[in-house]
Amino acid sequence: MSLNLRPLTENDYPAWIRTDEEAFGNPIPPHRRELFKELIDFDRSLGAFDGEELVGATCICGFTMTVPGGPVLVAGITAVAVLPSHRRRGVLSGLMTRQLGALREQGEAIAALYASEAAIYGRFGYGRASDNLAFDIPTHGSAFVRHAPVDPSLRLRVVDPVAARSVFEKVFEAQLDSRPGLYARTPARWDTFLSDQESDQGGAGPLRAVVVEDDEGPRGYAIFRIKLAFTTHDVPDGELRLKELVGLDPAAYALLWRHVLDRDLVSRVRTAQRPPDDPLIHLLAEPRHLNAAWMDELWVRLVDVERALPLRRYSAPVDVVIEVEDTVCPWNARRWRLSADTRQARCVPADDAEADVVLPVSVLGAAYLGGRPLAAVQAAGVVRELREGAVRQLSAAMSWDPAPWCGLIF
Ligand SMILES: CC(=O)SCCNC(=O)CCNC(=O)[C@H](O)C(C)(C)COP(=O)(O)OP(=O)(O)OC[C@H]1O[C@@H](n2cnc3c(N)ncnc32)[C@H](O)[C@@H]1OP(=O)(O)O
Repeated sequence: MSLNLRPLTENDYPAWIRTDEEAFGNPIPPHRRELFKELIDFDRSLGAFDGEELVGATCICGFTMTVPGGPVLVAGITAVAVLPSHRRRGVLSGLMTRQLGALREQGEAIAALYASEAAIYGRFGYGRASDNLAFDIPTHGSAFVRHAPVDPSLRLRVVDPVAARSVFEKVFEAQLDSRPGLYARTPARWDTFLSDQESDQGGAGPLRAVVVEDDEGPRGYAIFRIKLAFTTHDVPDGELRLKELVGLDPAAYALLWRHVLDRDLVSRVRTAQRPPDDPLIHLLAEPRHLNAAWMDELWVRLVDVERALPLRRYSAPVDVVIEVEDTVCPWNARRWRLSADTRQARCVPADDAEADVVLPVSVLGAAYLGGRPLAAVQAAGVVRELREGAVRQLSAAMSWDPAPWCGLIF
């Protein structure tokens, strides 16, 4: 099969929709089609054509993402799809390789994505950089610990989720730099986030929201749906599906959770996207009732190791020579000396030096946001240590508190 790879244009949009819908086996509702156009950088999206037919595509949405130390530009890779008639013939491999080369030429140092399946992207140098927790909490098991914070100056207000958008934006922006993995939301991103007002989401109703505030202004919000239900004996058995909950301080955070856990007629609270170090773990007197499930979230790719490593800050001083293995982006495959204190970092070629650590580029991507200690990766045999103590030193320097977490699929 001979493939022609080229950027997508507006004219390719109907063909792109067909490819995406066929690959995912899922229709894109008309309003979502329009919104999606606003989210992606069309000129950086890539299509694979078999003759005239679009058979594969990968799109990019650029944004700033918080990494340890502050915000950096990241290429968000999204809507990767190959037509079922053309799967497992190397279309994705061609697209990924071309895309990474183009990103480097565009000066991008870092790419990130959410994977539909965890097995897909490691071969292209992406590493699992953050995790999600899903909770399924029976409200009867949701009592808080006795010292849970309470602030009498806080008030709770029921709001319309569309009308309260500017409040959400203000609160969200105030916490944006608090955690690696969070990314700045454009107006189009907020449009999309608040767009699913349909009441047919698995029988749940439309979006609802509450805000907590004091005399100074808003301090948090929760956005959710409620699926009302009763048992055969008419006992209330509703389910609250939490979409997002942000609290700017412990008391606001605790009040929001107390609210969603105490809604009348609700017997369960479910949510699929919470951080792996969610403070709720420490608020519940019986955290077993979280019924937590764990899965991969962001996958990070260092497109350009030399530029990416100094863009973040480090938790401890480090001076190591890292031999990076990278068959997809050969410009990364060499020895690099990373030297950093807690304020600044340098990364320079060091081909004449002895390597202290040898690792695949995916491991650096996984550790980049600070949530992947290297000892376990070393124990799995994926990282090799050639100077005693070098892995521990690199791991301590790259670790970051709080844990990375993104929270919103892009
Ligand atoms: C960021 C995102 O958008 S995530 C969304 C990804 N898209 C989807 O899940 C939609 C449905 N699936 C698809 O469109 C396609 O099957 C894709 C994009 C996952 C794979 O595209 P293909 O063109 O079939 O991949 P390609 O043929 O290049 O495969 C490259 C390698 O990856 C492997 N691979 C591809 N898909 C998968 C998978 N889902 N699970 C495990 N391995 C996979 C192939 O076996 C192949 O391995 P090899 O090099 O050892 O032979």
